[in-house]
Amino acid sequence: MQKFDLPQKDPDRVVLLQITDTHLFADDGGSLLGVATKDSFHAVLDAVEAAARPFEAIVATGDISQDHTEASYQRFCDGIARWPQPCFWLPGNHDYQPSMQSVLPSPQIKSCHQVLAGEHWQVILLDSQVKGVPHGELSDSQLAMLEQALAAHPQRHALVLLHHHPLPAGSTWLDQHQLHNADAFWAVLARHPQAKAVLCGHIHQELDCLYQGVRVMATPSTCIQFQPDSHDFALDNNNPGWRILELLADGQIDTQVYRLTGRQFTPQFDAAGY
Ligand SMILES: Nc1ncnc2c1ncn2[C@@H]1O[C@@H]2COP(=O)(O)O[C@H]2[C@H]1O
Ligand SMILES: [Fe+2]
Repeated sequence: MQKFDLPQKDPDRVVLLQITDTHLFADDGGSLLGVATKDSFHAVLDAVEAAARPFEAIVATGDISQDHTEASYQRFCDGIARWPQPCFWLPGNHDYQPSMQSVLPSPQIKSCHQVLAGEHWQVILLDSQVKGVPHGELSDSQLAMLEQALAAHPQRHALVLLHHHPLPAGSTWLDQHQLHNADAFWAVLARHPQAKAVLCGHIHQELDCLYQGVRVMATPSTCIQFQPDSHDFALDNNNPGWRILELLADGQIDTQVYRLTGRQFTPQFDAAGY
């Protein structure tokens, strides 16, 4: 298991910036249902910078690329290089891992599985990708890695990151693409009460709920948004966004979702999918 030690600046908290579902292209003008994903990604980065909230690391929870190219991953690296903080990333269903790895080693991006974050937390990063399909699944080796990481640090609160949502989010069309072996995932977490929270991408909307005593959060994409509680594919008119998480010493998490303001990125609302 690849590990990383993230030093804590503030004794009371470790702060993370989550960026998810950037869906970048090699092409400068590449767009997803009418949204130029490079422009919306950069608008989010500019807004994060303008908000000037300090953070210790960036976490990127998959669907970095939409076109599988090395250049799209390079675009992501170039975007976040305005900050010196490390970035931990994991793959989503749209990612192509050989291209993702082409930018490594990188001074900033780490594809490690376990981050010991300050004194009180560990962050565990899982790969739930099943090649060629939108739904997720955790292999036996990913489940074993999760078990091992939790067992190794029972005194640390744990935040688990994966791309796919491990419980239904409320939209029929999207929930067919959730983590399929969620029961196996929840069974591991149930054995380790220090597992406090799960953070994912994939659903292109905000979610914050409790499941089996574990907080489950999802975060807006930096490009298009999906409408909550929809039977069929439908886009939402919310703006692109991001999330800040403060991991507190007592195991609580203070978190906020932020979105761009104004009306810069309007998708094709009549689209039936992509
Ligand atoms: N109309 C649709 N019905 C079902 N799935 C879809 C539809 N359109 C897109 N998808 C897939 O559902 C996925 C959900 O978010 P992704 O960004 O992973 O990419 C999406 C596509 O792979
Ligand atoms: Fe996505």
